[in-house]
Amino acid sequence: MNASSPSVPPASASFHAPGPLAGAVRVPGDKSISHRSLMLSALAVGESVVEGLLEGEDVIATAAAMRAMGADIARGEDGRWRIHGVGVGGLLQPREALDMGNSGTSTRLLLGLVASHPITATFIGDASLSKRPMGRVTDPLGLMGAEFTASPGAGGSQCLPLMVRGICPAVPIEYRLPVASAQVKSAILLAGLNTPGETRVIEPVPTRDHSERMLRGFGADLSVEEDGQGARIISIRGEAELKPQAITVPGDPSSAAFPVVAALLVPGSVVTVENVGLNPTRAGLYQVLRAMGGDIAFTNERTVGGEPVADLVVRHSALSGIDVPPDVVPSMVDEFPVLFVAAALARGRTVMRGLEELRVKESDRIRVMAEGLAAIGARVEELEDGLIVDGTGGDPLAGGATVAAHLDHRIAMSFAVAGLVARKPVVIDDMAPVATSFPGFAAMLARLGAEIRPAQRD
Ligand SMILES: O=C(O)C1=C[C@@H](OP(=O)(O)O)[C@@H](O)[C@H](O)C1
Ligand SMILES: C=C(OP(=O)(O)O)C(=O)O
Repeated sequence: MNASSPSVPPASASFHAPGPLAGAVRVPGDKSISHRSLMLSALAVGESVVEGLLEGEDVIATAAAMRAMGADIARGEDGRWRIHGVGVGGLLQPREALDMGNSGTSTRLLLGLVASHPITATFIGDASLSKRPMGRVTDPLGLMGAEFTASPGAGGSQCLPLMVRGICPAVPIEYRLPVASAQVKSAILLAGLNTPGETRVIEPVPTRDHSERMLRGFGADLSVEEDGQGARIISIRGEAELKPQAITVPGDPSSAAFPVVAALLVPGSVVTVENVGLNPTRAGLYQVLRAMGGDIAFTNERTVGGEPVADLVVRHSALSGIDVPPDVVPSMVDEFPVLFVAAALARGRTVMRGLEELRVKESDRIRVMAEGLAAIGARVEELEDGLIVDGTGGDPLAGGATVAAHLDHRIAMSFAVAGLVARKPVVIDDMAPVATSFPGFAAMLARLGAEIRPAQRD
């Protein structure tokens, strides 16, 4: 570690591996589960306690919004969060606009919650979030009776700032998801919580199921059926009373992806990443890396907070390119940027398709990764729905370029990993977005033996 403290990485920096990475680390709590823990606790009657909450900016935005709508949320000195909820139907009118920062999950899920309450709220966010499409949630929530005034975005999409006027009682709907999105599914289920009758979501392609698991855990009347053709039909009966819970949040597999890929790529590395959530709807990356020849052992398998968890022991491996099956995409949708980096070092070609959704994340992750990887010497071909990468067979990348993070934490962290296996520095122009999901990222890599160098300024 040079000049600056690892816990506060410089705004612009490059990451280096002077030798093998070694040691055992933990990653912060799962972001999806952390958001839902706060939202559902804020709707329960009584005190919920959450341990292992991700204290990243996205989750803090959710906490602030739930406070603004009446919940009492406090972090104890023991690191546990205590939440006193207002009860389903009890959300209060926020006095000011709800600032969602960079967080798509906070925005879309909270739009669902507000939609079936008799309150009006305005949602605002940063430059990245303000470009992301909200029509995917305002369409179904509009069918339930909520009204929206959105800002116009590219191609006629509905964007932030956005005002929602909720309605109570809302109208239950049956809705078939046009995109594979856990955020859209969750927004409708959360609106359904305070809607009389049964609200149904049909999901042709399964996506992360934390909302279903947690809603049930809090006592909601929710059932899941299969339709025989692979679709899941999720039904929630509204006007439930949620019971407060004690929740332990497992480590985030999307954050663990970075030390895991780093260990696979840096020669001689042996790294343990402890306490990683391995819900099957989230764990696609680990299957894919193993299929590429990655030596990843799952040890100490157990259940934490109702989710499967293991410690991952990862050894440097010679990876081979594969065709990644498109049906695995929803179970690793946030992990593609770092998989692109792994593919850039593999032997042969890796083909990744079915990734259209990556274009509407915090940045256009296909375009931004293709440009950055090409700038540091990787051979990539951008497709409308994916990326083809011809890897080096384990040789380091050239490096020697500055890449732009575009307000996207996963882009910044992916290029940090790429820098560990490049001959010349890979400078990331802005590491600040990492604080949205992984505030201790630089410190974690430093503990494993990486060096973080502040970028030279002219
Ligand atoms: O529901 C969630 O917690 C999330 C769902 C995914 O988004 P989509 O539903 O838009 O795919 C994912 O990319 C995001 O990081 C978190
Ligand atoms: C897409 C992501 O998050 P969100 O949609 O919540 O901004 C992510 O964390 O990669």
